[in-house]
Amino acid sequence: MLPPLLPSHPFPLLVAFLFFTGSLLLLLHLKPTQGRQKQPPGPPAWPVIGNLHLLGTLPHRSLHSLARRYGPIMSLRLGQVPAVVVSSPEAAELFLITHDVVFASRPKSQSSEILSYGSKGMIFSEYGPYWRNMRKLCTSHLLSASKVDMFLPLRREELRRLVKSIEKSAEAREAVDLTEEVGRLVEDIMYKMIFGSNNDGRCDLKGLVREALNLVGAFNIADFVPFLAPLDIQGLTRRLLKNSKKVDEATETIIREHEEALLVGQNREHKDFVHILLSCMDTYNDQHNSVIDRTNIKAVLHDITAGAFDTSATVIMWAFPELLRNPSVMKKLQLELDNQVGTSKMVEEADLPRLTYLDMVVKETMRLHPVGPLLLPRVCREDITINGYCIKKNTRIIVNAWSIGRDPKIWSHNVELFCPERFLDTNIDYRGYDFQFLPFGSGRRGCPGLQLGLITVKLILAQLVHCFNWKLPEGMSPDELDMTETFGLVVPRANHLLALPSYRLSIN
Ligand code: HEM
Repeated sequence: MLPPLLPSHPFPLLVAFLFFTGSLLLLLHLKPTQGRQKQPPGPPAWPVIGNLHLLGTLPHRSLHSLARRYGPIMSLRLGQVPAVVVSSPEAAELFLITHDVVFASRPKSQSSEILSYGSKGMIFSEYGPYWRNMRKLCTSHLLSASKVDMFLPLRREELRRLVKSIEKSAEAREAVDLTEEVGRLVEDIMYKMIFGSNNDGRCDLKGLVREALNLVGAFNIADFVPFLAPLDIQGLTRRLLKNSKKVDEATETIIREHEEALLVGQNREHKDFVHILLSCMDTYNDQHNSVIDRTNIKAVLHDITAGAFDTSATVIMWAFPELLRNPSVMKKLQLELDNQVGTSKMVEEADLPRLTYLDMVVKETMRLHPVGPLLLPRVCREDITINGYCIKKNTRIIVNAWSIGRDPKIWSHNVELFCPERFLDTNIDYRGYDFQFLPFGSGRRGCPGLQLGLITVKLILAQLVHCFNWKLPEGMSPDELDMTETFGLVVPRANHLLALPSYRLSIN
């Protein structure tokens, strides 16, 4: 029996041998490749919705909890959109600086396409020569240190007006709605700086801008499940189109008025942003010979307004309740102001560089309550491998600055405590060079309004704390202060803060 079988035996044996070694070689060969192709870990995704159901109403908090389980570089699928969430300083450095150029674009969204004339502004435009041009225009003509200084008298005048009105409330022993007052003050300052006159009763551009900001901040299913976009289930597309038409008409009216004023030779002492941009129109050339036209101007105006309106007020309105909950910090800050400014004088912008404790209070506020806890989304421009994980082109990148600000490895175990002293004797800067602290983002897409935003926050906070003592309305203890957040383009406190002022300076 054996001999007849013999001739046939070597063949299957050879096949088996070849199959075995072949598979081994393939495995050995594939292993490193698979390593390179490895996706970052993340929760399993459902069909259609992916991981959207895991985001909850406060996504920065949900993503923080998920990152504890899956790690600082985590994969998600938001509807049909692949995403990577970054939640440690080391990982943030890799994405925002080491490979900055790969992640320097923003994802397209329906709201930015509609409201920014096809992403023609700066915030949501794709990385490339157009964005560079717009960014250069904004940083050198609108947001440079000299331009920020130019509007100092406007900030001083508007803030003095608010102090006067709070003095009246103090005399009448009335509580002040700080959220309302600070919000209106910042809005007025920014509006006048951008559009000039505040007389917008005829077109209510402020109201329209506010609605536009709400629409941009809303979760839009069309951005994540594109095949549902034509159904407009949430009615957002209709509202966006209606709002953008009205905003466009109102902006046109304001631009026309500026042009007419220029024609009849009315030269304003302090130019606003519309004036400055009009003077750049048709003349602004760079190495790409691009010219700024009317649509570019409108898109930039809308983007700057979006960046300027809510951000500074939100920081101030997180700092205030923290100061009320921590009376010793409030006392220390008032003591610094008394020593550095004096009780017979109001705070001036020139005082700000000497106010080092104020700086620590602002930093600690931004660590615990970053205005943009997830910064602004970036998008991956090409396939790349980071830390052994393959990240595909068009993946959305979300940096969880809120989570990084609560990392106990960096900030010790009292991360939830409001403790400005943790910034004492550190070189931690606002500009995003220190990846444990990213209130203005980092890298080439970092915030260009940093200087204006910081001056606005520090000046208003210092003035209100210097001019008044603050108490919570009758019967309310600081521990009862509601610190609930509400998620949107920025993350403010959900409820208004009311407090009783008493005047504390020795001047009227
Ligand atoms: C305290 C106030 C402010 C805070 C905390 C803040 C925060 C931020 C953050 C976190 C980003 C995203 C950065 C990134 O992706 O890395 C950003 C971008 C931006 N901010 Fe601000 N911002 C503030 C004030 C302002 C002001 C006053 C303006 C304009 C007048 C402004 C205009 C912008 C613009 C245009 C961008 C987009 C930049 C780009 O994509 O190239 N911001 N800001």
